[in-house]
Amino acid sequence: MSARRVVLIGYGAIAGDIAEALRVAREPGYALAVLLRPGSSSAGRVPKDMPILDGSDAVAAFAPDLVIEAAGHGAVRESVPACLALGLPVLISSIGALHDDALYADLVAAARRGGGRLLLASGALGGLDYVRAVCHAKQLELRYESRKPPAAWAAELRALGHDPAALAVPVTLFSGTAREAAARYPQNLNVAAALALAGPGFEATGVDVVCDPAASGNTHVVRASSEFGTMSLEIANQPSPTNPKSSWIVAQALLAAVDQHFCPVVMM
Ligand SMILES: NC(=O)C1=CN([C@@H]2O[C@H](COP(=O)(O)OP(=O)(O)OC[C@H]3O[C@@H](n4cnc5c(N)ncnc54)[C@H](OP(=O)(O)O)[C@@H]3O)[C@@H](O)[C@H]2O)C=CC1
Ligand SMILES: O=C([O-])CC(=O)C(=O)O
Repeated sequence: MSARRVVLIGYGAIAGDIAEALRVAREPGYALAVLLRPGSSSAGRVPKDMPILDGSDAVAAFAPDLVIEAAGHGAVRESVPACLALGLPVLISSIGALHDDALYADLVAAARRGGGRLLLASGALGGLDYVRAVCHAKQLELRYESRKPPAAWAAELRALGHDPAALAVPVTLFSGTAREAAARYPQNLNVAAALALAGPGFEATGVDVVCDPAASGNTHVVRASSEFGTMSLEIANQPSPTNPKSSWIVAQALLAAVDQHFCPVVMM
């Protein structure tokens, strides 16, 4: 069997961890390339033996078996439609970009046209299987809370007049719908979008965003109730050592999705 060919979009905290793991994977192994935007400051971090691609023609020439986006909402808008139109499966982490209905429709249309497939990662969250199972419940109520330490919200806290290093009590940054949360916080609320898409949609998924100096990591709480029962889930993730906004586990979740993608046995 020949090596599996994977294109990573972006080369930051998450993509770097993925590349590190795939580069040492056992037979048949992985051949990796990285798609970056022109003039990207990340180019210097990409290992010398990994080609840097500059657009969809270069992606097509590399002929990947899978594309993985770990770059942000902009990359979903700029690069993912062309990959789908090329007929490629594209695993995205920046699911919050799909709060934009027009972009979502464009991605679906590109996938249908080209034969590609948009794969949504569970990322920092769990329990999406349960939420998918209850998504048609008549009495479904779904609420998500993100609670992260000040390091994850430094710029936002400063904009509100708080000193992140001196925050003594929790600050609720937002309460509202998953659509608004995903739009307002592109780097921190992708999991809210994943939950909304697994469940009752962007308007019917409630979200609270709290910055808490006592938070035990990047914590995520999901509560669902319906005629089928209740679910309560709490995850306390270690922040990524290189980006405190992102949980360290996200790359592992994407790697698990890569395994599923190439495995003849799939857990649904
Ligand atoms: N679903 C989930 O659970 C989670 C999803 N995420 C998503 O993953 C993204 C990446 O997270 P993380 O690795 O921590 O972020 P980093 O900031 O560490 O890295 C982002 C990388 O993406 C590149 N990039 C940014 N914009 C583009 C673009 N338009 N096209 C190509 N490359 C681009 C950056 O390069 P440059 O040097 O050019 O800026 C950089 O290499 C987040 O922005 C978020 O959307 C994050 C955490 C959890
Ligand atoms: O990594 C996390 O804890 C969640 C996150 O940033 C996101 O959903 O975008």
